Amino acid sequence: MTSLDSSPHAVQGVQPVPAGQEGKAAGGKQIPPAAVARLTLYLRALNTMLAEGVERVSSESLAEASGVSSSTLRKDLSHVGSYGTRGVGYEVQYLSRHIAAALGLTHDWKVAIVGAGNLGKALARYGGFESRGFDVVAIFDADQMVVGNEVGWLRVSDVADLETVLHRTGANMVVLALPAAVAQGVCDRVVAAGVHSILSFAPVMLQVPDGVNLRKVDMATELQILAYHAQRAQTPGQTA
Ligand SMILES: NC(=O)c1ccc[n+]([C@@H]2O[C@H](COP(=O)([O-])OP(=O)(O)OC[C@H]3O[C@@H](n4cnc5c(N)ncnc54)[C@H](O)[C@@H]3O)[C@@H](O)[C@H]2O)c1
Repeated sequence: MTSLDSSPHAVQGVQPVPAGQEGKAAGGKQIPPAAVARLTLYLRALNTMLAEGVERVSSESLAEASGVSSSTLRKDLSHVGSYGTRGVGYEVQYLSRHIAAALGLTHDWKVAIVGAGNLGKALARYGGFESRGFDVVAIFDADQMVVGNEVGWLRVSDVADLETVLHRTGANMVVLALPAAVAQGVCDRVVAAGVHSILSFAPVMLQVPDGVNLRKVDMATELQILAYHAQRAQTPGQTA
């Protein structure tokens, strides 16, 4: 095992993530998207272990808790410069911090939600984001019957003031929980206001310029994929 880390954690073979290299593999390469998704699973498992007072974990136990194979886990962790030591395993707190840094989760993420309907309100009221580094700082709507209403500890802002409130709150991520027909227009305003990380629930393909990270959540598509696998599993001679 080689490690450039001169900290006491070097025995775990975990190299620090240099500033500005978050989201990149060791050596500055991008981490493959599938590995990024799995890193979030490891982080969740590690944080559960931390809460339970577990200090060290073997790669086998962490893999099992995350629902992946040990070889996949070791390969994924090598992307963030982390190589477990046989017989020693990983220091849970340090590995958790290291993965969080690689994923950019040590940043101060401030999330604004546009659309204070069923979904937007549910997201704003959900208490689980803050503990994972996402602070919901604003929620907007266009309906004057909704503007000014309280949602959790926030008050709904008028979307007419979108740019002003985004700047004032320092929001650096926006969630679109809007009807499809208005999503592109709002998305354009968000981008023009300088927010380059957008998560959209709207059932429409949005166009964004280069340099803007857009993720789309589509539960209907996920359900369709699930239905496909369920149907294959029920068909004799097919494997899901
Ligand atoms: N991807 C998914 O898995 C998933 C799941 C549920 C809902 N959705 C989608 O999320 C969106 C919201 O769903 P919902 O159930 O909360 O709908 P909703 O009708 O309850 O809420 C939409 C809100 O957006 C507001 N709005 C409309 N135009 C606006 C604008 N220009 N600026 C700001 N606010 C505006 C409305 O006043 C309303 O309060 C819909 O597009 C829906 O199809 C996606």
